[in-house]
Amino acid sequence: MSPEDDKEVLIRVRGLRTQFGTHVVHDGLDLDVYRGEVLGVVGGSGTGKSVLLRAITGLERPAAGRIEAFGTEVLTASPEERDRLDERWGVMFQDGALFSSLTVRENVEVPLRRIAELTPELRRALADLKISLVGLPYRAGDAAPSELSGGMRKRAGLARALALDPEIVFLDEPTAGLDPIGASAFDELINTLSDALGLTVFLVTHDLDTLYATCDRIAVLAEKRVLVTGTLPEMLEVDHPWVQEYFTGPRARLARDAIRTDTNTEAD
Ligand SMILES: Nc1ncnc2c1ncn2[C@@H]1O[C@H](COP(=O)(O)OP(=O)(O)OP(=O)(O)O)[C@@H](O)[C@H]1O
Repeated sequence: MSPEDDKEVLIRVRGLRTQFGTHVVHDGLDLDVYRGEVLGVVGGSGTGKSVLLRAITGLERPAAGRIEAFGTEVLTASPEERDRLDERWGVMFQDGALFSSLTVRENVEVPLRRIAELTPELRRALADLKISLVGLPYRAGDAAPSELSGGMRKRAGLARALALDPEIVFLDEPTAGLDPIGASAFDELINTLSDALGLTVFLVTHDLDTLYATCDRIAVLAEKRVLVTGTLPEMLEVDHPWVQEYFTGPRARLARDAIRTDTNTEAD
């Protein structure tokens, strides 16, 4: 029995094919996402990490294949099933994708409007709770997205993704464009949410520091499919040029050493 056998699969992708015109992005892609894990999805530029995220969450129509989320077939879901899926996952896009004409609190309230029983006061209180959960100051709720720093906007996007207490969040490049301090603070936030809430995280990233700091497992996209999945130590053993270069190149060594130094310092 492999260690994966006793894990609950939240998302199961089989034989996925996506294409734009004649440009095939994925072909025969298989992937499982397990409950409670932080899964890092990596791959060279243009290998289809964001398209995969959009396909799983029903925002991109694949040419073929099956995508199952919480036991529901995403591609053939009825509008009611689709609504239920939207309540069980949250998506944070690269730039936060906030509505610029709404305050941060109003942005976080958008998904909460799906729940008809919520009074405006309760909706506001729940939004404020999510705003503080992601480490934003209380006053940020009244701000327009444009008044926030990039890092704060990303946190606001995460607060909105968490509005309905999802079981899984999809994060597209959450640390892209952040300075190193902001990026490591965001890594810590991912760890806190995953530990405290048992949240499953599907994390598209190029950021090696984030991989080392947060991920339980990695999925590498190459050759139009998930080439390999495994833990970081397992990645170091994979005999593939891109995987070798990515995980054992100079930047990877720096990231690995930085984490080791952190761990040793904590242990002192
Ligand atoms: N709406 C679209 N129309 C046409 N082509 C698209 C569309 N969306 C994505 N693509 C193409 O699909 C391929 C995969 O794109 P995707 O954004 O998923 O890559 P990625 O792995 O996330 O890249 P990066 O790491 O650079 O963000 C790219 O070649 C991209 O140009």
